[in-house]
Amino acid sequence: MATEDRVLKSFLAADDGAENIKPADWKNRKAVPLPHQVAGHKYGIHKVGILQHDDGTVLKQLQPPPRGPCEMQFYTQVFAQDCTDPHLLALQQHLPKYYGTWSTPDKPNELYMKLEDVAGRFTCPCIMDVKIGRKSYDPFASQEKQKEQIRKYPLMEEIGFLILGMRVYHVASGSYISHEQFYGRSLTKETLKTGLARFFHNGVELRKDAISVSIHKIRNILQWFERQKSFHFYASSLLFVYEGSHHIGNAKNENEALTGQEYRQTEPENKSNAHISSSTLKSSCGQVNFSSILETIYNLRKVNGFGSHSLYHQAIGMSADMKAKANTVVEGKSSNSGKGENVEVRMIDFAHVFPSDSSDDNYIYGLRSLLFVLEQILQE
Ligand SMILES: Nc1ncnc2c1ncn2[C@@H]1O[C@H](COP(=O)(O)OP(=O)(O)OP(=O)(O)O)[C@@H](O)[C@H]1O
Ligand SMILES: O=P(O)(O)O[C@@H]1[C@H](O)[C@H](O)[C@@H](OP(=O)(O)O)[C@H](OP(=O)(O)O)[C@H]1O
Repeated sequence: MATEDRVLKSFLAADDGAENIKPADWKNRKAVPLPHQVAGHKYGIHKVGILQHDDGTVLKQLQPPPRGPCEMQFYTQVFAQDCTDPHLLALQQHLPKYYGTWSTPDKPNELYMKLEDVAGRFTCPCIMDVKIGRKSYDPFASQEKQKEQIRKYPLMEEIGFLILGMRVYHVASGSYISHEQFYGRSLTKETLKTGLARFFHNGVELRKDAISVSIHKIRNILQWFERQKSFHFYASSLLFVYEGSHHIGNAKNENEALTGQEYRQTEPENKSNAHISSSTLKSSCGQVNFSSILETIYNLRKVNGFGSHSLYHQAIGMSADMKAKANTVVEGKSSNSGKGENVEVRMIDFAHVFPSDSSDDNYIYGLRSLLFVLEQILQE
């Protein structure tokens, strides 16, 4: 049985004991495990996971408290209809749209957040999830959790970001190459640039157009962070998507591309992660007030400052130096080709967002460092 089928079957079995549902019946279901998920908790492996509703939206199940309620509170606040806070209004464009909560009639307490599918409008979406920041644990994490997160990627402190997963459409073979979390963790300062560049290489050429637009979008996010002091984001990600079917010359045809077999490259470690193949499943508040929980957390915590670091300074300096050059490329591309529409960079995963009264240096460091590496890739 293909992995996709196994994951679906295990999801359905956990859901209603329907072990004997035939694959043909699955498409009649309202929601199935998100076919193009590249990282995070997955159905069939973890207790919670991400689904795709048959209207094309993404359903993210609330994680156990405090994570799930924290994330829902954040989305609710940013997308509140009566929101007048200019920072929050400006933030909306950088997040998937939030459509409130969702649940099934038989399990009304099992809440999902209904979100825009950032990859939904793409034909052959190339997707990458990058965790941002030097610390991938929040100030309330236990010693054990801190150690575990540091153990997974000790370089995070210096590099400031971590590739959690990606899939890239290769035009010549008409298939997706995927990398799971061990790929990002295997990257060192020496191999980081090549490792990140892989996301933008379609097997035939480096998609500099997609890199340019991504840089432009990250700069806009950075600008937002430089202006706000209300939140600190830990273990949050940027989700990158670009259209892989651009220059699809060598692929046999688009339909084949959509259903193309997916390959996985050898990973340094091989854990039992689900590998979900590409799918043709494409599309087209309830309110719980957790502010008081967050306020309590806020009052209890005292966020430590983040020390300076060589890469940080290097990144700031280089980023400024390269800004003029890269700007030219971005503006040149987007002004006449409209390729910005074929690229998305959105912030996701807000299970560890905290109110604050200082700038989020942890996240800003990560963004600058990521920009620095992307600018280097573009210059070469
Ligand atoms: N709005 C979205 N549109 C498209 N894909 C999404 C969206 N939200 C999440 N995903 C997919 O699901 C993956 C995991 O998302 P997310 O980080 O929110 O989950 P998580 O389980 O909280 O992750 P983690 O285990 O790292 O905390 C992403 O890498 C992406 O592939
Ligand atoms: O990449 P992996 O190996 O799957 O590691 C997980 C990843 O770092 C998640 O971001 C983290 O959830 P949070 O970001 O919410 O902390 C999770 O913590 P958990 O084990 O405590 O769920 C880790 O296990």
